Amino acid sequence: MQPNTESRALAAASPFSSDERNAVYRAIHTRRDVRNEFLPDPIDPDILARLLEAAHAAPSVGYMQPWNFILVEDEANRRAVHNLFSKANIEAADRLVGQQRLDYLALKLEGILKAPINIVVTCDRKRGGDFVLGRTHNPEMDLYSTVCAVQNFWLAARAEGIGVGWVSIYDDEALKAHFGLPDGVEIIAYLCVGKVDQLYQRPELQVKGWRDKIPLEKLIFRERWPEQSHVLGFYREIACKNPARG
Ligand SMILES: Cc1cc2c(cc1C)N(C[C@H](O)[C@H](O)[C@H](O)COP(=O)(O)O)c1[nH]c(=O)[nH]c(=O)c1N2
Repeated sequence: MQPNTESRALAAASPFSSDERNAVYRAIHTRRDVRNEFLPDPIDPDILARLLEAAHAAPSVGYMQPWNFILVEDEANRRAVHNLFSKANIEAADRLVGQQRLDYLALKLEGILKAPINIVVTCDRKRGGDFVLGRTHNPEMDLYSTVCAVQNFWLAARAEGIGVGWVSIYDDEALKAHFGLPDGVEIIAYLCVGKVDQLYQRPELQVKGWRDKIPLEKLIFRERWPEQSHVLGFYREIACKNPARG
């Protein structure tokens, strides 16, 4: 907190070179959720360490760093999680009827057994103690911080040729009990992680006709939420110039 230390701690914030920028945008736009494309090969421990360091570099409310990462490789352990997924997946399907139910059931929505490693990303809601800067009025900010860690992991994984699939189809209490989580620790993400040599060029759910991409210009408002929904041409030109947009 000393002013001198603070100025010495600063470094130049020059823009990246165009190659570096392109690499960042390439990771962002070609990152995919992976379900079925995992190769069985183990992940190089150095790569896994880099991915976890990337996750641990995420922003967090009041610098709380509320995350933990449970590495799950044991097949029996993954099979138990897969059973929880299967139960929840049928429950989800049973909320749909007719063709929509069949379309849902035709989707592959996890790679729990195919991926060589699964990672449970948790949020320890008590980590910061009684006062966490930035969280007083919005206590859920620790959960959002942990999501930032997941996204860092996912993008870094894309750059390393590692696929990541986020699975959220499970009974939360059952999964918490399975991993023995103490009170106050929540599961934020269950990730399937492994090498890939192919990825969908566009989101698989889009390719398979489950849901379309929403044009960016429909999502940008000016100054306030509009009373009537309307489309601004604000970013259309920029969006068209970016060939990475799917
Ligand atoms: C919080 C959360 C939870 C889930 C997901 C994502 C996120 C952010 N996604 C992946 C999701 O379907 C995917 O991100 C979108 O379809 C967009 O595709 P790409 O990620 O661009 O490939 C996901 N996918 C899946 O097959 N099973 C799942 O249970 C989930 N759960």
